[in-house]
Amino acid sequence: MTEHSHRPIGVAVLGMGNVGAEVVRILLQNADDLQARVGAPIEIRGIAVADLGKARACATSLLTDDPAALVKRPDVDIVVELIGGIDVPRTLIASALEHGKSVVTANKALLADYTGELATLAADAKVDLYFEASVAGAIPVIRPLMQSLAGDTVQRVAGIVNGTTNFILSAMDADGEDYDVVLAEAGRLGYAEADPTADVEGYDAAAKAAILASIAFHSRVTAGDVHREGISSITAADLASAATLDCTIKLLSICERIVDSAGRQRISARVYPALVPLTHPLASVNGAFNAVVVEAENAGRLMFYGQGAGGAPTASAVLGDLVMAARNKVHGGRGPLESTYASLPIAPMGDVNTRYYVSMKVADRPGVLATVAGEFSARNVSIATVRQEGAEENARLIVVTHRAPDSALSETVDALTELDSVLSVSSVLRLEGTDD
Ligand SMILES: NC(=O)C1=CN([C@@H]2O[C@H](COP(=O)(O)OP(=O)(O)OC[C@H]3O[C@@H](n4cnc5c(N)ncnc54)[C@H](O)[C@@H]3O)[C@@H](O)[C@H]2O)C=CC1
Ligand SMILES: N[C@@H](CC=O)C(=O)O
Ligand code: NA
Repeated sequence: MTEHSHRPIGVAVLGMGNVGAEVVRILLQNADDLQARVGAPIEIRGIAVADLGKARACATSLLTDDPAALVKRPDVDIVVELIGGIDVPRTLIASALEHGKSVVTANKALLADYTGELATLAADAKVDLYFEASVAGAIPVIRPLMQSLAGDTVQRVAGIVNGTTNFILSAMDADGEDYDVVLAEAGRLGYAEADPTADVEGYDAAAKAAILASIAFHSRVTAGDVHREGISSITAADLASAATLDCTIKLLSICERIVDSAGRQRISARVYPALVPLTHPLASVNGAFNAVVVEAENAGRLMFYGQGAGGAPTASAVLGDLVMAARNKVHGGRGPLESTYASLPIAPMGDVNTRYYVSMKVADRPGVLATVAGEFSARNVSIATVRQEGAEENARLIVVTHRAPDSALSETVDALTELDSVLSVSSVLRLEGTDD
């Protein structure tokens, strides 16, 4: 070693699927540039895989089916976890941290519930735990929130953070594609989770909301704190109705600091499909692209946009973290610790002010509109627009409200379903991205 050279930094990669294979490819292809950026060569010590017999684009001598042994090896400095799931990676990451390895992971499902436990282990061992790839794939959003905005007060982080559902909704909207066909395509392209229920039922977006809210509001928010609704009930008819209102439908993750009349601060973290006006920047985020809008007291509004899913984009974020962790091994220093000092409580969904779009089949007779409107006004919900479509057995009423507590809105919908003059409530969606 010359005076300025440093010993190689040993890396263990766990999992060689969509993301892991791309991480290994970039590590091998860009070795010289990465060495120059880190100040030491990055050497892959081993790659843990589930199937040793499968052909891979790397030396077979690197492969192992014993990740537990790999993460403890003395020549491993950094462990990159890309297996997914919870129990297996939780044990492996804990072991890696306890053995003094820094960890990089893309595993939002794990982090949403166990950041506290893992961050404590990392702090005790004085190593890094980085997870930029866990939210919005390639888009830098964790580091801007944790570092660039560390001196500001974040009020809101909201956007589209699941590529699979955005890919599905965009295709259904643009081409009238069938839901199941597009979901299968999202799996083939490497966007969907191993179990795509996590995507379509909003679990993945909720995990990401928990991570974002924890960081933005210096509190510990877990997946169970996030109100969650998925997109599996969204139909082509919903998208067509949205279009008549000059809107589209997006699965949004919204994390907000809300202040009640007593000045008490709470966190709202929620995921649901919502109508978004076509004029809103999120409406034109299509395919597997994601976008996150951050509102901070002094910075104002910031928007982050890019590829939110897929092997190579996600690997880009993993490599960014890997270089940071490797630089810290070479030059000293550590990434930011978990910050939960504010410990803000979670506000129930019913307390959050939202706007509703309600589409219902009604009896075509005098007085129906007044009866329907009465249910809204009985709960102090102000109606913004009402439209009647069709006649006789095809008569439909479409009501869009102003903002009101979500509990009042959902109680109104329950009451509407009980009315004789309302034959069925065919669709209820929230409306976001408007000021009123
Ligand atoms: N695919 C994407 O666009 C993104 C994925 N992520 C996250 O990255 C992680 C990996 O995702 P993908 O690569 O898409 O998943 P994947 O399912 O394609 O890859 C996981 C790999 O781990 C292997 N594996 C399973 N058990 C193992 C074990 N015990 N030891 C070693 N290998 C094992 C599987 O055989 C598979 O090849 C997940 O946590 C996912 O949520 C995060 C952002 C984007
Ligand atoms: N399944 C996820 C992958 C990235 O986090 C998604 O579709 O966004
Ligand atoms: Na990211």
